[in-house]
Amino acid sequence: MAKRLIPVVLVAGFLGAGKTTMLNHLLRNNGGVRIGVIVNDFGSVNIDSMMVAGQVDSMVSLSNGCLCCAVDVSEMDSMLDRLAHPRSDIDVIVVEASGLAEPRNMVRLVLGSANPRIVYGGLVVLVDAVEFEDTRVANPELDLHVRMADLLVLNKTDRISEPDLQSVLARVEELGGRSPVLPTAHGRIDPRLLFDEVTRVDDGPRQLSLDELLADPHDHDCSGHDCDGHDHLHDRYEAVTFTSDRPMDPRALTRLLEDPPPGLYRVKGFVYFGIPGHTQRYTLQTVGRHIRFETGPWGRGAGRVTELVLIGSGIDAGLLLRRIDECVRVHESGAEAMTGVHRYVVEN
Ligand SMILES: Nc1nc2c(ncn2[C@@H]2O[C@H](COP(=O)(O)OP(=O)(O)OP(=O)(O)O)[C@@H](O)[C@H]2O)c(=O)[nH]1
Repeated sequence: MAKRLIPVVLVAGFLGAGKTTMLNHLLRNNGGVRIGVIVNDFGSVNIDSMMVAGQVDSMVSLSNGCLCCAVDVSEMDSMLDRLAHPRSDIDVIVVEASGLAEPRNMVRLVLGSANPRIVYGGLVVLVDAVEFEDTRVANPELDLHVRMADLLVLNKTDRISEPDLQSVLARVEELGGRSPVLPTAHGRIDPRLLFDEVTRVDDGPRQLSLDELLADPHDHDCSGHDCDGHDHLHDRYEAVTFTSDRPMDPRALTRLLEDPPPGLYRVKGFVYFGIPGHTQRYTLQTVGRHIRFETGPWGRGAGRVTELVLIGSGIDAGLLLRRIDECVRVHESGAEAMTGVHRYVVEN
C-alpha cells in the first residue's frame, strides 16, 4: 500500500487573531481525522495547552518560548518525529505558532525537516478583521506574513460592520495576491479545506468517541440571533472535480499550477501524461504555491485517466475547468516536455 504522508499545517497570525480558537474548532470538528498538535506558547503560562488538553491525541508543547527562536531544525524534527511516528496513528499535524512567530521560519522548518513521513500542508494566516489596519501600522511585517500565506482566514467578522469588512477584505485580498481569503467568525473554517477525511475500518458497534461527543454542528452560540440561513461550513469554498481520459500536456499543466487562478488553494489527484517513458501515474498534491508530484504504478485494472479535485474559495469553477481542459494534450510531446514536471517530483 502507498505510504501515507502526514501533512503539517502551520497556523500563524498576530497576537489574539484567533489561532487557538480555530485550532479548538478544528479539533472539535475533525470528522474522525486524528490531529496531532504542536502548540507554541509564548510566555511561561501554558494557557493554550490547557485549552486544547483532552481534545487531542498527541501534543507537543514548546513551553520554552517562541517557535521563531527554535530555528534549530533538529529540534522541530524531533517534535514532528514524535507525532509522525507510525504508532501515533496521526493523520495530520497542526502547528500553532506564537502570535509573534515568524511564519517564514516555520515554513523553512517544515520544508527542511528530515522526516520522510511528513509533507508541507500549507501556511494558514489568521487576520483579525477588527484590528488589522491598526496592527499593520505598528507591525509592518504583518503585510509580509499575509503575502506568504497559502490560505488567509479573515477572522472576527462578527465584530465589524459590513462596510468595514469589505474594506479590510479588499486590503487583505490585495496583499494576499492570489491566495484565497476566507472571512469567518470564531475560526470556523471547514476542516476539509486543510486536511482530507480519513476512512477507518469500523469493527462493529461502538461508543461515541470523545471527538464525536464534542462535535457540534454549529460550534457556536446560537442564542440571541436567528440561525436560519447563516453561513454553514461549506458555503465559503468550492471543490471542483476534473476527469479526462486524454493525456495531459505537462507544460500546460505546470504553467497552470505555477500561476493558479485566484482563490485556488489545493489540488489533489492523479495525472496521466502518457508520454513514452512517463506513462506511470503521477500523484499530484498542491497547497497554495507548493507543488508536489509522486510517481507510481497504476492500480491493477485502473484506467489511465487524469482525476483532479481542485479546492478553493471564491474560485470561478467554469473558468477553472476551462483552464484545465486546455491542458489536455493536443500535440505529441517528447520526453523533454516532462522537464517542468520533474522539478516537482519527490522520490519515495
Ligand atoms: N468576537 C469574536 N471573538 C473571537 C473570535 N475569534 C477569537 N475570538 C476571541 O479573541 C480572543 C483571542 O483569541 P485566541 O484564539 O486566543 O487568539 P490567538 O491568536 O490564539 O492568540 P495568541 O495566542 O495570544 O496569539 C479570545 O478571547 C477569543 O475568544 C471571533 O471571530 N469573534
